[in-house]
Amino acid sequence: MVDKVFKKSITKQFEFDEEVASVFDDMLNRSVPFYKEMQRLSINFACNFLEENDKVYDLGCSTASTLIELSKHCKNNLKLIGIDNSSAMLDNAAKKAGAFGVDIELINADLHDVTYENAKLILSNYTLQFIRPLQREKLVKKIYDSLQNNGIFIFSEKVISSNSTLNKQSIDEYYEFKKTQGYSEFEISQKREALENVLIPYTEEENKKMILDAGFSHCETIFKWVNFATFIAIKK
Ligand SMILES: C[S@@+](CC[C@H](N)C(=O)[O-])C[C@H]1O[C@@H](n2cnc3c(N)ncnc32)[C@H](O)[C@@H]1O
Ligand SMILES: O=C(O)C(=O)C[C@]1(C(=O)O)C=C[C@@H](O)C=C1
Repeated sequence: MVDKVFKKSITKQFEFDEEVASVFDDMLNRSVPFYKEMQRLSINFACNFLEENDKVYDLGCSTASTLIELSKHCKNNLKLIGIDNSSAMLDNAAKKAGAFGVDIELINADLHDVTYENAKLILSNYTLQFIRPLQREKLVKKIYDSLQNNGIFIFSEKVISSNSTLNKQSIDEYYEFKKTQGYSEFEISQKREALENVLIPYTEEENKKMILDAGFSHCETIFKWVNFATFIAIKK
């Protein structure tokens, strides 16, 4: 279904509710530049590390598209676990996983309340940005502690620039991208307002510092388009 959520005047902050969940795949494809390419790269990098029966968690799995694609592309059998606290997203995830015949354990919970056990790979695309900064550092530490040695964490985030001129240019460039995807200026400004204080982006450097502070031995950007970046972190 086509995303028309912000065609009308907003009455509340952005939420992953039923209305958003019903159009989410279209929203993500049209709102995150190179979303499919970022997903393809995350999966290819992940598959190089994964072995038979490895445990994979997707934090903020939404409609489970990444886990479904991962299971299609990796040659190994994997134990796939998707976590999200939006029931509407998980209902869609369950339907999609069933339609594609992919076995995914879907957990409806807050990311802070789940114990991640013996994970080889933890994925989290465009989710940490929705976690309050103090909680975010704690969650990343928990992610580090839950990974096996040689485990990896792949995550994507909207990022800001510490240079105000470049930051403004990046935002302008991003809004031009949204226009090419068919969003009107009204929809763009409504969503911007709804996301205020809900989506809190860090700079690329702040993200890497948070990862290294948690204990990871290495963190690298594997993909970046203006203000959207994908990182891979390795636990030694
Ligand atoms: C932008 S979406 C993630 C997109 C998804 N990773 C993908 O690539 O298709 C963020 C997701 O994180 C979930 N989320 C946000 N905060 C959460 C929390 N504290 N606990 C669990 N899920 C959360 C939302 O419900 C939403 O589905
Ligand atoms: O920042 C924006 O305006 C966006 O639309 C980006 C973004 C994201 O990065 O997650 C925000 C909310 C939706 O989950 C889809 C895309």
